[in-house]
Amino acid sequence: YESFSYCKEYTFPNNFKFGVATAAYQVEGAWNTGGKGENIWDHMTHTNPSSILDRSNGDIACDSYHKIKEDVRLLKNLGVDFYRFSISWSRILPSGKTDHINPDGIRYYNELIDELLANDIKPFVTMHHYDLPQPLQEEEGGFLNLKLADYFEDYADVLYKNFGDRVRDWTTFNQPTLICFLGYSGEFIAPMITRKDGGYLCGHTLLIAHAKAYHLYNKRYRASQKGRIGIVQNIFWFEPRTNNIEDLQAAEAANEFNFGWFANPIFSKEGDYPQIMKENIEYASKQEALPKSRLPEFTQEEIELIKGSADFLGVNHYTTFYCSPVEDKSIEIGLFYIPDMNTNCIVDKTAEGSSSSWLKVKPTGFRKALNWIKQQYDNPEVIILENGISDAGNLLNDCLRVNYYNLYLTEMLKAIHEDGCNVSGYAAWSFMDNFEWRSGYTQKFGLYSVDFDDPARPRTPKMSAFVFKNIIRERKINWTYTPDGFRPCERSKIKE
Ligand SMILES: O=S(=O)(O)CCCN1CCN(CCO[C@@H]2O[C@H](CO)[C@@H](O)[C@H](O)[C@H]2O)CC1
Repeated sequence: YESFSYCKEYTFPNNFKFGVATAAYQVEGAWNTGGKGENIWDHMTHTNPSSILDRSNGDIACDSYHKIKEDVRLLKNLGVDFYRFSISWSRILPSGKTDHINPDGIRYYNELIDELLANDIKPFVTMHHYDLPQPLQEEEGGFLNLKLADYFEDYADVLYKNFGDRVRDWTTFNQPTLICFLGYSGEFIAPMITRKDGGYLCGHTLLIAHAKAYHLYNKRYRASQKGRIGIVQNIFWFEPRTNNIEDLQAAEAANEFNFGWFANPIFSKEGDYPQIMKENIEYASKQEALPKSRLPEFTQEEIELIKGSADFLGVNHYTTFYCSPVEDKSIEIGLFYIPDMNTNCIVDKTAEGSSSSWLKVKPTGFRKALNWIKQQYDNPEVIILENGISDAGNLLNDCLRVNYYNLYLTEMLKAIHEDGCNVSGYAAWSFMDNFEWRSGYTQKFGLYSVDFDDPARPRTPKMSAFVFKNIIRERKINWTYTPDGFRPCERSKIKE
């Protein structure tokens, strides 16, 4: 796939849907308004402000909680078919449990959903996007505790009951690999627990929680609401650093541990965790003379419950990493260094990059990742629910982002038209600049710029907003398009 054949003009399939994406904690603000409960990001940013690069938090963020009409107007202007947002569990269930359903939470999301539908935009809802209610973490141990699967099922029931008559597109969890690997096995995101088995215990709970929410929908809601349930996995594409067999094996292990961890139990024919995960973790656990593997085991009944428990596969993609075996001490430890998967993956430092050290512009990785998914899981329906790039901010003439979208969408169109990948939709990350987790407001991913120094949080369209709007309207990539008032972009330095 190395060639960049721009000669062929690909258009988007007729029924292909476009959207933009955000997440509750990153845009809503109103962190304690209207009876909302505290979540783990409220707690972490308030009790440990130095955990955030600029010591900021999501107390106000983009203040989207107070800007429903304004934001839906901007979405309408972009011409999107759907808006992917997440619901704050703590705004609906302040304690995390159904002892108290917060009426203002129901009101807020009803208003947002109704305003979207009044403007012919489909709500595409993520139930959990990193923002677990703090009491569930503090009193129950968070996702380390299998009981969270029952609390999640109860939460999903409240969502289906209150919004399912108008919301037809649901995803349960956003990026379970990162929730678990970065939150429970590494100090990257809240709750910043570091246990060698933390990620695996978390993953076990999430898969059972997801399956419970899926089967609840089948039992009680699907017949009347006729919607669909998915899950969102982030695929960093992992390449071998060189073509020697050890690197090839390291890259394959990384793809299985990063993506297969949650995709295999749900989308593969055999179900259950990927074989390589079970073997590697069993071996590593034996090396440490542990009584049993750090990776929990599903019963046959659980394997059957989880297998096939999704109607589509939500995929987030940003960039590509290059992998070698852990033993190869010639390279520094990368962001993805998972001893159990015996691989160490780094970015290509020579590639065009962004303000996020982990994000390099490697478009062909997107096409390869989509082909790997097609081949691994028998070409499931894929909806891209995040893709985008950050810059240091306040860049209205954002050529890095314009080039990134043109390059990545071109590779996605090749995967669709040349490779037969079953991709039915695409959402850009992100609708607007927002709270970028531990990087605070130092990394901006938005098509719209947000002025966080202005209490009104004004939104200003960047050039990429006009380019994305034009792609939706023309249904093809137009490298020559330059919106009024902006300087033309030089084609990206990426070889063509
Ligand atoms: O910062 S550190 O280097 O110490 C640790 C890495 C933090 N990761 C980086 C990768 N990012 C990608 C997928 O995460 C997605 O991508 C977007 C951009 O990150 C987020 O805004 C979305 O919420 C998330 O769904 C998740 C957070």
